[in-house]
Amino acid sequence: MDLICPIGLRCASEISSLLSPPSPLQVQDYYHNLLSARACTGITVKQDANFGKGLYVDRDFKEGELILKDPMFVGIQHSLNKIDCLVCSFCFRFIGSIELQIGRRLYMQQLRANESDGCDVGNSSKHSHEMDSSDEEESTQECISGSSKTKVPLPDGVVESLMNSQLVLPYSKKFSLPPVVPCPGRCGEAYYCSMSCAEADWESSHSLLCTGESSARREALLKFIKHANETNDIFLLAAKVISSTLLRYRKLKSVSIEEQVKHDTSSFLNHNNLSILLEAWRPISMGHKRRWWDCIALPDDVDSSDDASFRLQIKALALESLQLLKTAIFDKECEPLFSLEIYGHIIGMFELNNLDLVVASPVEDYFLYIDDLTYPNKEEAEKITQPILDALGEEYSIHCEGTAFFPLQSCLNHSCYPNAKAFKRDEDKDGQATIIAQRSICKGEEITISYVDEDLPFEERQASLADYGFRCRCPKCIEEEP
Ligand SMILES: C[S@@+](CC[C@H](N)C(=O)[O-])C[C@H]1O[C@@H](n2cnc3c(N)ncnc32)[C@H](O)[C@@H]1O
Repeated sequence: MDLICPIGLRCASEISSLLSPPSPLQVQDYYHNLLSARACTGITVKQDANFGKGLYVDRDFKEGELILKDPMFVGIQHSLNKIDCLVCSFCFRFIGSIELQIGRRLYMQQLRANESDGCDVGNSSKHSHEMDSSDEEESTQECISGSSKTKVPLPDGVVESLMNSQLVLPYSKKFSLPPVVPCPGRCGEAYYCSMSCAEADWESSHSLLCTGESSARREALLKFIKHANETNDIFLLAAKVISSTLLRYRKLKSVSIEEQVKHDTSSFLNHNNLSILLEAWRPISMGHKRRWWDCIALPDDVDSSDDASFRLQIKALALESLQLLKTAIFDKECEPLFSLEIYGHIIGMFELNNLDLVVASPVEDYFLYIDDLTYPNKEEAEKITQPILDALGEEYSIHCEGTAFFPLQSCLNHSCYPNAKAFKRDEDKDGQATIIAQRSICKGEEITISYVDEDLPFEERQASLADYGFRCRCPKCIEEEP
């Protein structure tokens, strides 16, 4: 089977320009501007012949100190996780109220149980960073524990009262959350914590991906989304990358035309479509990437003799998804973005980078607070909260989980003796990546994190890192190499 993508043949030279690595000067300028725009001090991005880009400190950091907070460039909440957590579709902060979070989760679980009449852990994602085999086991067990054997249903009407704010839980006001702002396109899929997040998402990608009634693309988009939810929700993230690039392209192009008209000169005629597209693509050009079907790790249950056919299947799946996306949002001026080569590289970028999105649930904090109360307040509160805990079961609180592209975190190289870690503190309530010094770091040192469990023996660490497509050459590995 040969998978031909006609756009790939037609736009070969544009695609090669998009995929050629940015020059050192472009890299330096891009990160200098990014760090200045974020008023992020104390760190720089440098390139090295062995490891590519890396983040360095230009002042000393103490153990436990915050090194940086990195807002994502694009991100998605996993499809299955949407059942458990209602979060802002732009910044991924929990929204509504503690009552709404709990009521909605119980309601969705009940719906799911009724619909599937049994266990269906779904296959929304086979992406290696999203759900490894142990997670899948947990999910299955959660589903088993989701049966009426371990969860005690609430009396009729309680779930509705939680969802429509008629039932107010004791002390829940101490855990107030931002209000729920629906998508302006009324798709019923995206919700926000504020109008500014709604507008920012609309401008960055949602205006092209919204499935609201008034969207001309609705049917085609729904088909694309259904396919992604049934196969791999990483395609939704790739669609966001393409949409955001398209929208940036249109904005840059209109600025360029305005300039031409204003100055009435030909000096801007050099701004042809390709140079504008390259500019719009710049943030993505910075990410380390390879084709998805070349870099995805062979799953444990696939024999190495089936390697080639596995990779062909992955490529065919990507083509299927791309064709659905193309039907929905194709733009002739940005045709190269709709080639399989570009689509494969975007997904490969997520495969190769360490890009989990996690936001802790306020529901956990709420129940811990109740548990810490003293007599008689605790006993009073628990008369109401205990039945709710019994209905939620052991996994009473689930974090928001997804995948994202963090422009600075994705520059962090791995070390098996890292000096920093991605770690959310109590105050980190949104989807930004947070990097903390794990020990003191001296001015000039490279910041490194561990992509895997650094306490594993040498060979196991190398095997885990093979999933990220490289053999580790950190000082600890060089020393331990047999
Ligand atoms: C998330 S990226 C880190 C940023 C990357 N250096 C860049 O230029 O964009 C991960 C890639 O960096 C390289 N890398 C990171 N840590 C490494 C290490 N300890 N040994 C060898 N290569 C490493 C590998 O090519 C890996 O696939």
